[in-house]
Parts: sequence; C-alpha cells; structure tokens
Amino acid sequence: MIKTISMLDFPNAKINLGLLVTEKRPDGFHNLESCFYPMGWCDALEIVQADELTFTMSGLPVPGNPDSNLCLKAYKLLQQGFQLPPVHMHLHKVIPMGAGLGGGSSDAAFTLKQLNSLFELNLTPEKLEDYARQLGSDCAFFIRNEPVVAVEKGDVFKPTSVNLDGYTCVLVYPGIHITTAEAYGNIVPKKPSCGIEMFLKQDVGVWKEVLKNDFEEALFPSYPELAGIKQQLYNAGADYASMTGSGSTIYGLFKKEPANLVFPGHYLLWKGLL
Ligand SMILES: C[C@](O)(CO)[C@H](O)COP(=O)(O)OP(=O)(O)OC[C@H]1O[C@@H](n2ccc(N)nc2=O)[C@H](O)[C@@H]1O
Ligand SMILES: Nc1ncnc2c1ncn2[C@@H]1O[C@H](COP(=O)(O)OP(=O)(O)OP(=O)(O)O)[C@@H](O)[C@H]1O
Repeated sequence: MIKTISMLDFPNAKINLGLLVTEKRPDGFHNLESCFYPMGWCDALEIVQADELTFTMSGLPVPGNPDSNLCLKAYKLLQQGFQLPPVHMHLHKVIPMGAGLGGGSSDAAFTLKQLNSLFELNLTPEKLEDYARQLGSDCAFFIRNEPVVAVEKGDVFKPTSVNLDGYTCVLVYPGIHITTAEAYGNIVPKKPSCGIEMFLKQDVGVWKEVLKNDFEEALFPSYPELAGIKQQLYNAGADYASMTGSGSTIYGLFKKEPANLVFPGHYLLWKGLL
C-alpha cells in the first residue's frame, strides 16, 4: 500500500490588545508594543506530498499573483535549507485581508510548521520563528500562537498575564482594505510613558480608558465608518472595543454574548468564545 503523506491544519487570526507605535527604525520599519492574542477565525491549509510543486486556492480571492503567496514563499524559504520533496498545497481563504487579522502571516507560519512535521525536519520553535521573521513581521507570533506582548518589529516576545477565557469576541470587518505600509505611513511614533503590560493587568472594563491602538487616531478621520462600528459595539455592551492591527477590523470583547447586533450585509462577522 502507498502511504500518502498529507496534513490539514487551520491557520488562525490574531487581534491586537493595544498597539503603540514607539519609533521609526533605521531599516524603515517601526518598533511597536502590543499584545497579540490568537482568535478562532481560520483559513484551512492542506499540504500533500506530490510529483511536482503546485498551489491552489479557494474561498476569498487573494489579491496579487499566486506565485507570491506567502505559503509558496514559506515552502521556498525552507527548501533553501532542506531537500524538501515537492508538495501540493491548497489554501482555503476565510480570514479577510488588509484587515489587521494577520491572516497571510498565519498561513506562512502554518506552512513552516506543517512542513516541519510532515517531513520531520526537527526544527525547534526558535528556529521556526527565525524562518518566520524572514517572511513578515507578524509571522513569528503564529509559530507558538499564544498570547504575548510583542515588541521591536512585532517579532520579539515577552510573556503576558492576559487571559480572556469566558469572553465572547465579536470581529467586524467592514470591507475596507487598508494596506499595512499605508497605515504605518500615517503614524507619528511616540515613546510611551509606561509599558503596555501595566494596562493589561487591569480589569478589561478599565481598558477603554487606557489601552489604545495608535492606528485608530491615524485612520479614523479618513474612515469614519470605523469609529461608528466601535461605538456600536460599546452600545451593545462591549467591555472593550478597538481596531486590530492596522485595520480595518474592529473587535468587541463581551462578558455577556451580545444580542441584536446588526451590520450591513457586505460586512464579514465572526463571533467566538476565547
Ligand atoms: C500592524 C501589525 O499587524 C501589528 O501586529 C503588524 O505590524 C504588521 O505586520 P506585517 O503585516 O507582517 O508587516 P510586514 O509584511 O512585515 O511589512 C509590511 C510593511 O509595513 C510596514 N511595517 C511593518 C511592521 C513594522 N513593525 N513596521 C513597519 O513599518 C513597513 O512599511 C512594511 O514594508
Ligand atoms: N496566504 C495569503 N493570505 C492572505 N494574503 C496574502 C497571502 N499571501 C500573500 N498575501 C498578500 O498579503 C496581503 C496582506 O494580507 P494579510 O491577510 O496578512 O493582511 P492583514 O490582515 O492586513 O495583515 P496584518 O495584520 O499583518 O497587517 C494581501 O493583500 C495579499 O496581497
């Protein structure tokens, strides 16, 4: 009997709990401080050993040439160090893009992790993070995929005490595609007076006053719809609401699941327990 080598996994999204852009770096990127928290809104990625390297997609259309998809980039990066057999990869895209949810970064990190398992490359999480950093600033987080405070480019991690067990999170994507580079271009970095972990230790109900995403101030004037969604989540009883990453998704954290949340039909919504 021929053994088929294959693996199906579900790259998930993240949200940012607070996001301070602290300074511009000499390499053109920005240092930041933010808590990254995994979310259950997922793509699906199947990798099967095959006669030649192929890549197909279904679900939401991904802008750009499929040859530049992060799944293929991740495969090609690992191939430089290992004699990887050819594979067929199929990505079913569910997580919206230009949404601040890190979906593409998660696909890249999961490709590395799945190839590591399938072909028994024995790469440690540290080594996988080194590969992931070469694919994008958000990618390394998805290797361990657990809540952390991220600093520098968003790819160096410190432990956090945050635990949102029992909360329901509502994610609202209004269909506004904001490119990350455009969003960073609108930011004036500022050094914070204290670290974000001090705010995260406080009750979620207090975060409204203290935990900010700097991209909101930069983007809300151009996209007033986003401030409207945030207000709607607070009106529905959210303990905390914010934009995630560089937008445009807005999330609300609810202790009690909200009823009667109505948004326009073209919005994409996800609701889940953390
Ligand atoms: C906004 C966040 O999602 C917060 O988690 C991330 O910082 C974005 O990370 P990402 O999408 O993985 O970004 P990358 O693909 O590495 O970079 C895209 C572009 O965003 C800008 N960029 C990104 C990350 C960073 N720390 N500083 C930056 O200035 C750069 O112009 C870069 O060319
Ligand atoms: N597998 C992929 N899934 C999504 N986008 C991809 C993928 N591969 C390459 N891309 C490109 O990356 C761009 C950004 O996608 P992504 O889902 O990471 O956005 P985002 O949620 O705004 O990310 P972030 O939170 O990191 O700012 C897309 O517009 C697309 O051109």
